[in-house]
Amino acid sequence: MLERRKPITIEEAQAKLAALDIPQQIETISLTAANHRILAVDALAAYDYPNFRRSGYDGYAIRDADDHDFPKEFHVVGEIQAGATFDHELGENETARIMTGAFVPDNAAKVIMLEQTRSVPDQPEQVKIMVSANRDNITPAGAEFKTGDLLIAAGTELNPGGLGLLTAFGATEVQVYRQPRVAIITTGTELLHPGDAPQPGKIFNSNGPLIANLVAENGAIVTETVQLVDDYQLLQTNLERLKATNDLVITDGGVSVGDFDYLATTARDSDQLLFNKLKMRPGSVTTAFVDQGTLIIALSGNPGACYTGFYLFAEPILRRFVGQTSRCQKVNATLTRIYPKTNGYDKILRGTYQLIDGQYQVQLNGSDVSGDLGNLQSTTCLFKIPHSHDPLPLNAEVETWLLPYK
Ligand SMILES: Nc1nc2c(c(=O)[nH]1)N[C@H]1C(S)=C(S)[C@@H](COP(=O)(O)OP(=O)(O)OC[C@H]3O[C@@H](n4cnc5c(N)ncnc54)[C@H](O)[C@@H]3O)O[C@H]1N2
Ligand code: MOO
Repeated sequence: MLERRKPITIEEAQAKLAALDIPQQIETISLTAANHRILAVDALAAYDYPNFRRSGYDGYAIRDADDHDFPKEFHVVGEIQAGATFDHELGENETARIMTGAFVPDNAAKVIMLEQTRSVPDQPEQVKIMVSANRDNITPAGAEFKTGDLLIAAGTELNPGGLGLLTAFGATEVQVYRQPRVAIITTGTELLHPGDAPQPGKIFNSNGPLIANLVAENGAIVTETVQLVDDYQLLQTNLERLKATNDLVITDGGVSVGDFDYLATTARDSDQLLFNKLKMRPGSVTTAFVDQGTLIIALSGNPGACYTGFYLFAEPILRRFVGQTSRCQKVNATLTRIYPKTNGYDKILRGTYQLIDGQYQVQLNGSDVSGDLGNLQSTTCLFKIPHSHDPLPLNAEVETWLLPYK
């Protein structure tokens, strides 16, 4: 018998997912593996930076007491390479040759740039300083950071610049949020494997890589991508196995009312069905349930619906595992082209947008057909045409989600 499903709105479905308890876990990893990971605790300066007075130029270090009556000859009492220290005091008219980045003698007040000096013929231990300098050319200890200063706030996505900064303080490890482990199950007897010969009635499993790449680029680990023929037992066996070792399982296809839509049955029999019908197109059959403590998001098999469902429901959850909110920026945009169709359900369209004079403008990007995938590469936003008997007027404001990475 045909099962009646209770449709809920997109917002209600998102709220049900948002109400789930998603545990954030912290792990310590090597700094070398931390690019794009989310910092879990504030990173603080372990000491003043720089932690010694540092020369900004190649030149000669002199005392304040000798900083007058140029040109004048100085006696060169040493050479300080970057990385070396210098532990004796400069005396009257004594100088030390110093390199950029090197430790400045404690009683030196200035570094005179090499260009302002001349060698003294036949006297290699003498140098003639022609003029003084306006600035001292010395970076004081603690100039950039004092011990305890905030380097990078918790919740920041680390990038090469940030990792350089942490390395400058001698860090080798960093505390980050653990990435969620996500398994993907695509279902359908019609699905071919890469390299198979095309056959009538069969299609290549494009949603497998689509979901895997979306999951990975949103900071999660794809542990496994499984492709199954429509077989109830096979689905159960794989789901059991993957639920046990993953934080989230994303399935694709088989959630509608067809004879082989086994995921629909599995969802109905689960510990907690969150939703299995949305007042939304495409992807009205998008489903979510919790079973044995693991969340399963069942996306529609239609590629357009699969893509939309991922961003509306899966992406925000993936971000929560690492203490973040969705990367999709929600804005109101002006509809620049009439969308003539009407629908009893809210319609989420794949679009493109421009920002003109501070106002977002949006339009349908090619197709609105849920089984079409030709526009996925060039889609930069999703936007909502609310359910209505009448088309929206031109320039109506529509709720829009700007997609990341575009
Ligand atoms: N009698 C009804 N039939 C359908 C209804 C309905 O309410 N009553 N809903 C329709 C809507 S709307 C949608 S959306 C689809 C959803 O179906 P499923 O999510 O169960 O997906 P499938 O039936 O398995 O496949 C739909 C479509 O997508 C293709 N597909 C499946 N997997 C992949 C993949 N990995 N890569 C690429 N393409 C895939 C599949 O071949 C089908 O063409 O149900 C409608 N039917
Ligand atoms: O809900 Mo479906 O994706 O419109 O064809």
